Amino acid sequence: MVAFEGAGKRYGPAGEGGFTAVESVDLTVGRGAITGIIGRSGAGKSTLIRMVNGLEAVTCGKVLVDGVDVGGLGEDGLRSLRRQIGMIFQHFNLLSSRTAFDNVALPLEIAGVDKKTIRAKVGPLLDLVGLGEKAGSYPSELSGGQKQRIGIARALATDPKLLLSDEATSALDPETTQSILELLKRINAELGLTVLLITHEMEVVKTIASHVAVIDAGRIVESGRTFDVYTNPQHETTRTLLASALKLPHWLRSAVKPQPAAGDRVLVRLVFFGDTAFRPLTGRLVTELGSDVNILAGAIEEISGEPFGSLVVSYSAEPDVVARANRFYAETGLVTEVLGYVP
Ligand SMILES: Nc1ncnc2c1ncn2[C@@H]1O[C@H](COP(=O)(O)OP(=O)(O)OP(=O)(O)O)[C@@H](O)[C@H]1O
Repeated sequence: MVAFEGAGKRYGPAGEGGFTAVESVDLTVGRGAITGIIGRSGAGKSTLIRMVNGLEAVTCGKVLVDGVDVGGLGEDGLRSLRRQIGMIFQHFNLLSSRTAFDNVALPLEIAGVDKKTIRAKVGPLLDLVGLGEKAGSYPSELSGGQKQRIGIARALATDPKLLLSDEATSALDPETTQSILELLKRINAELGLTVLLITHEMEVVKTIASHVAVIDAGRIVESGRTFDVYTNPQHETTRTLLASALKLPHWLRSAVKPQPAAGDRVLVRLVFFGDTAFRPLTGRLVTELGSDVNILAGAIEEISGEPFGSLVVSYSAEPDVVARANRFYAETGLVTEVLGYVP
């Protein structure tokens, strides 16, 4: 549906004085899927997503939407492309002087749709997002979650085939975030709408995205099925994002250090899924190490209906113990991740 082909964006002049925000991105966004792009602040997420609907012009490579090169479109072409691509924003971007109904109607008015058709279209959209009762309310009379629902209804007004979500839940509390993510999931399933979202929160990706790409300093450093990336992260940036999403007890989180001091223990996340979920590996780890293993945290989670378990353990950081552990992981195929060191 969307293909980035060596796509990049440089702000300002070429050479000195300019800044490369996105560099040579190759990425495919599958039709009908929910794909997440995750990265830290300033990684280039907003720039990347805005390249899809031409809000930012690429300065190298191409972005193709359904095979059409966005960079090659003129004014008219861009206008028609934007009717096929809805977008929602962190701060909702509703017009405060317009009611919920009139905000949703706006893209249709701009497209020159007649009043009768607009009336027939907006009511069901407000119902779809659960706000049929709020048609006459102004944004100032709505909660954050309700404003985002209006934003979603407005984004759907022109029957787009692609929805871009720019940190749509970042300004919302966790419960409201969940309800908005549920709504996006439902819209994706019911309308077959392709969703491309950017976020700095792994929890968002884990909750709704079947595929994920991790962006760091303008480059995609890792991408794939969310389950694979989450259970077996390959890049340091992904690991850091995951570690901050891991529900470690507070005392443990504050004790973790990146480098060991004398006598420290290594803190490791063991991931169990597929074959390894059914074998008694934790008991064997203790035997193999010949050293005590502390179990400090654990959880069973699910991504796209696939369950996996995480167990956070610590053991001596002595080189021979660590070597025995690594040998055991290699032999058994157990996926592990070193989270740091604890006293
Ligand atoms: N118009 C601009 N001119 C110059 N530099 C820009 C411009 N817009 C963004 N940048 C720079 O490009 C980099 C990427 O910005 P971008 O907004 O895409 O990142 P982001 O991952 O979305 O970050 P955040 O989550 O903080 O919004 C940043 O270093 C930013 O300062």
